[in-house]
Amino acid sequence: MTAEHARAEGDEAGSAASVLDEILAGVREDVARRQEQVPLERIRELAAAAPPPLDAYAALRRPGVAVIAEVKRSSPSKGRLAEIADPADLASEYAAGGARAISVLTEGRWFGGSLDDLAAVRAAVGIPVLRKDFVVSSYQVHEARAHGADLVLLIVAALEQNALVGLLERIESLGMTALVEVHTEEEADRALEAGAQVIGVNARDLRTLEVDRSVFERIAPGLPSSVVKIAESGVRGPHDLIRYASAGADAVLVGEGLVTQKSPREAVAELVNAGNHPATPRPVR
Ligand SMILES: O=P(O)(O)OC[C@@H](O)[C@@H](O)c1c[nH]c2ccccc12
Repeated sequence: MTAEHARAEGDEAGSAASVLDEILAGVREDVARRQEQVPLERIRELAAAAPPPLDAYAALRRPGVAVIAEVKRSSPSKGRLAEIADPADLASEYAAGGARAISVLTEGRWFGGSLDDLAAVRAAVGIPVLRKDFVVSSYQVHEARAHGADLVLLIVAALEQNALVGLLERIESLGMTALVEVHTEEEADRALEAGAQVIGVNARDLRTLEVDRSVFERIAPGLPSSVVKIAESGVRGPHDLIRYASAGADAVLVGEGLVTQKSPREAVAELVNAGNHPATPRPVR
């Protein structure tokens, strides 16, 4: 059963815990279990010993609309999306198609990902790699670095402001870039207040899983030009990329629209070509 079905059959609107709350509860359990196996001091050492991170901010600021291609097996809204036997191979195909960065879901229960996927992708490509997870503790930030991440997702809706600020500083102190995800104007204000340089506007509401592509158009114009603006979710093909670019997107983050394609490499290349086309609007800086 998918989360959407569970919710449809569940309590009346408002009384049930949101999907995000359910995911976060599982994530906290999983982090506690991993930390028993590999203590914080050890994961810190592994993070310090990893090859230095790549400059994701610079990569995403280069001309043309950047495509961040995601390794995504499952989602809470749709269940299984794709059998991805070899995440490293998929990431190599994405890179060959012109992806500017790779996003790797590392959450296991709902998205079918793992830190092994992250490490495998890191070893396979020479472009920035994002740890896409529900990061709520600095342990997870060190884990990300230890497995080769250059970027770490922070979801504003999942974090109190002081936790957001602390995790963002931790990410930057390890030389990585934080991708701070928002879904409302209030969350965007909190992201800016925390000092986010890279902001992702998720068209999907993580509490209800509904997708509304107009959210980016509402929020992006209020972000300063120094901030890298990423449109997340709902990109089915070049027309959605062009729509997001017209609203000021520096980059799009695409999962389902790529993993379900026969040739993920060609699907990325089509998006990249649309993003480089002279008629596609450029962000004004
Ligand atoms: O599969 P899509 O609609 O292209 O979406 C990709 C990405 O935006 C989505 O996976 C995502 C955005 N923010 C997240 C936070 C956690 C987990 C997943 C996500």
